[in-house]
Amino acid sequence: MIEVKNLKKYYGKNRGIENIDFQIKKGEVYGLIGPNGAGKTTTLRILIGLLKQDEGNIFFDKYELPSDNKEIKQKLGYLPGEVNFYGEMKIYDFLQFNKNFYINYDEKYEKYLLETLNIDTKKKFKELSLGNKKKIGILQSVVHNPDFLILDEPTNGLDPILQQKLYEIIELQRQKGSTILFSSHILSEVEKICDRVGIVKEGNLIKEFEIDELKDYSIKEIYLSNLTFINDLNKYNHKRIKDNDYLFKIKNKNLKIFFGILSKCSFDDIKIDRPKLEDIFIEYYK
Ligand SMILES: Nc1ncnc2c1ncn2[C@@H]1O[C@H](COP(=O)(O)OP(=O)(O)OP(=O)(O)O)[C@@H](O)[C@H]1O
Repeated sequence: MIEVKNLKKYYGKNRGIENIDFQIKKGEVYGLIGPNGAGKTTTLRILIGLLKQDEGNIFFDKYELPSDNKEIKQKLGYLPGEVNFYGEMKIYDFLQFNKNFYINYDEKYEKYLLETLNIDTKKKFKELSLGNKKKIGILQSVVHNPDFLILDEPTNGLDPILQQKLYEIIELQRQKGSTILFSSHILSEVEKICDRVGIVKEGNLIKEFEIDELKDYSIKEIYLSNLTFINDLNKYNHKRIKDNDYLFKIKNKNLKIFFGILSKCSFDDIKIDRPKLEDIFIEYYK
């Protein structure tokens, strides 16, 4: 369990975060989403002990930050937005070095990750491409089977195959019982791997959603071409695209009545789009 209560952090006079509050259960994947500058990275950096909060409490199970930093570090995995280790070190040497930090270092899992991620251990870190650096970061963040896994924009710079592998590793960690927190802009990935999301805006956590609830909450976009528009349709959110072509945005709960009205109209064609998460989030970002 990760519990964050009324977290506040200022950089001098600049607002980092104002009030961030959430709880993540064991085995749950929680996504922090928000526009640039909202305060996601600040929140994650406080949680990994890199920054100290001005106010608020953080608990990792029975341990509290910052006082139990040492105990928490053993149980924590972190993948930063930009992975940077010692440039001159060969990956093989880096893995030996990293092993020394963790009581629960899992050599079998290391082997699995090296194979799955196709990592060349003979290269120096500075010789790797961005995506290959990230692979080392992914391995390093999970190889000690952390109880808590924190990922900052994890798929940034990854090709689709590697993204898929990362999703599989996150799923594996979830099955092992890790509590997982990550930040993201990519709503399709949030939808795919999160159980819950928190929306951060201007330093505040303004809304939480269960992913399933979010889907119910969504609207359908309905395009109708050559529609004979009748008055009853006026009360629904609509836009005239051109001539007699219309786009309606209908909440799921109103669909039945809407189609009832539509049955009295004539039209040439209908297209119904899946709800777009972007539209929902943009409402909150505004
Ligand atoms: N070292 C710093 N000194 C001063 N202000 C900072 C510093 N780091 C972050 N900030 C400010 O804190 C606020 C939150 O930034 P943060 O990087 O946490 O946002 P974010 O949601 O992670 O955005 P992004 O997705 O762009 O990384 C921003 O207004 C930013 O300008």
